[in-house]
Amino acid sequence: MDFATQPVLKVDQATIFQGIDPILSNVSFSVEQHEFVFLIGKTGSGKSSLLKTLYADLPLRSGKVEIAGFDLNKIKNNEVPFLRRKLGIIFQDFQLFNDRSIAENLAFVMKATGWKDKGKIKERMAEVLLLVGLNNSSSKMPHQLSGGEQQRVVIARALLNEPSILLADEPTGNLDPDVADGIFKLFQEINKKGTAVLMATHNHDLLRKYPYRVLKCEAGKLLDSQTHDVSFGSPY
Ligand SMILES: Nc1ncnc2c1ncn2[C@@H]1O[C@H](COP(=O)(O)OP(=O)(O)OP(=O)(O)O)[C@@H](O)[C@H]1O
Repeated sequence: MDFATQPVLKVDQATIFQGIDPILSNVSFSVEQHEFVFLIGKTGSGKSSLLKTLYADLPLRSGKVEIAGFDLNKIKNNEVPFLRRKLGIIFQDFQLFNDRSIAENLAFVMKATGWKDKGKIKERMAEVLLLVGLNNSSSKMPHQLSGGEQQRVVIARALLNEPSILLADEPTGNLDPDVADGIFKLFQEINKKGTAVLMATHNHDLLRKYPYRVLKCEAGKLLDSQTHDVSFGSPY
């Protein structure tokens, strides 16, 4: 089998639930390696629920999902941390430890995900901070950074374990437009280096500006711009 041509994410006839309520049904789509995909839909339409199912925060009860080499139908609780190492997960609230420096924030994740060698930890940390343009900030505390810089740290943190796909839930939601644009460009750079990106967003200017594929949650279904005429006129 040629793994280089396997999609990084494959969803087949899945139903996305919140508790006992089905939120999206008949969800089927694939994301190829290197692909950039927007996930849109009105507030409450199911974007976060879909992403949460993909990183095994919500159980998959019906249908099939394979992501980053894991089969979510078969995954055991103790395997979920290994799945999440292969995914870069990014939210709009930055979720950094405010009482630890940037280096300590990153080291915390690295130690929790099995990194032991101090030299390698330092080296990888420097690499990801350079990638996000924050190579001089490792000793700073989160409150000494702007919102956009804090989001860059979160992206650096998500890249530590070289994920095959980034799952981003409104990553630019709390940032002013210029800063949001910079963060978006960073996602594009990461994507050009070979990481797939699935990004939930309400920012329809981005959709107009960048003609990536669009998945839209609408009326309990997921529409795909590859097979449907997906409109994104109204942001909400
Ligand atoms: N923890 C929860 N428990 C029960 N129902 C929930 C929970 N979280 C979300 N829901 C419900 O699931 C549905 C989908 O919500 P979800 O958060 O996935 O939408 P969304 O498209 O991400 O919205 P937004 O754009 O506002 O973030 C909504 O009806 C919401 O009320």
